[in-house]
Amino acid sequence: QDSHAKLPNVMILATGGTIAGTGADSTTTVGYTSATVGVEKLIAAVPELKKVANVKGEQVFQIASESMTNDHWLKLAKRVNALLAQSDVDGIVITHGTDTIEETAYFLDLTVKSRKPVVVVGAMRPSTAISADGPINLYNAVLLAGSKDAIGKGVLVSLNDQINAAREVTKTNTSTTDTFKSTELGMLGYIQGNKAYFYRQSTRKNTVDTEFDVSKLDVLPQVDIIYGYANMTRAALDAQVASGAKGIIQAGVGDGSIAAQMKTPLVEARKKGVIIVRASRVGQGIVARNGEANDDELDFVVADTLNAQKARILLMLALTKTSNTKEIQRMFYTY
Ligand SMILES: NC(=O)CC[C@H](N)C(=O)O
Repeated sequence: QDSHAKLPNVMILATGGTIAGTGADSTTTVGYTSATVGVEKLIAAVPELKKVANVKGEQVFQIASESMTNDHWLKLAKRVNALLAQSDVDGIVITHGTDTIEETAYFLDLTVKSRKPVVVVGAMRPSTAISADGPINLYNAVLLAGSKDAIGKGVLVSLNDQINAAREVTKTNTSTTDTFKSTELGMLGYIQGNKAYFYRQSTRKNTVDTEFDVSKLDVLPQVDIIYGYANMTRAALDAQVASGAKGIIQAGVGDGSIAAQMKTPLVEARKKGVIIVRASRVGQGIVARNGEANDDELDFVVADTLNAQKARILLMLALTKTSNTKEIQRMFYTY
């Protein structure tokens, strides 16, 4: 493939998902198989990519993203950092299943050590479907990763012509193509007419401005999530603590409230050294420190506006640096 001096060099790292999925026929939009099409075929399906970047592909994994693990994240972050350190790489696109795209994006947002654009992209319809969204999403992602305007914006998630920040974006619908939203905090911009338009930026630190470094890590601390509901029991919490959890995220009801019967088990877990973070199952809003629980007295941490799955990521990385709850709370107000 010729490389054009004026075009940016964008590396596509493929990990699987629906964007690389195939179905029985063109009307199969559920019940297809994820992660079957290789990166070279994904690139070949969108010849328009050549107009906006010199693209190269690398197949890093070939999985459905519900099977993403800490191990995959460490490998991916190290590969992204190695590539972005090269002067001949201007930006990276990661093709990914949509189920955990927000988690991988936030993990990279906290661990990539470069201001060069990193765009995580997926699709809701498999590559074989009528009006598959993969090709346009991939085209937009490559355009974005090669765009000067995307430099220093942190890790981005782009589908459906919209640009979202890794920290805020979440999957809001099981199956529609407009599923990714930053809810109340708002998207960063759009991609339209072969151009990325940015309107806002997160005030939270990311990439080169974080204190996290995974370059020498092979494993992350075990952090698990318990879900709040009426008539909640301590069974899941106790099992997680017994299995070695160093941190627990409570995706509590409302403002991260703690059910009466859960206070003693959580206090017992904390006394064993487990870090307790109060998040919310609601999906929007701040979990107020010393609001629904006396966090100062209980020595708990609040997740601020992070959803439980992202709070889990920040707590894992925080625990690689400290187990001091004041420090961990500072991190939840910083990232
Ligand atoms: N739309 C999708 O990408 C979902 C497919 C699959 N469950 C995954 O996340 O990889």
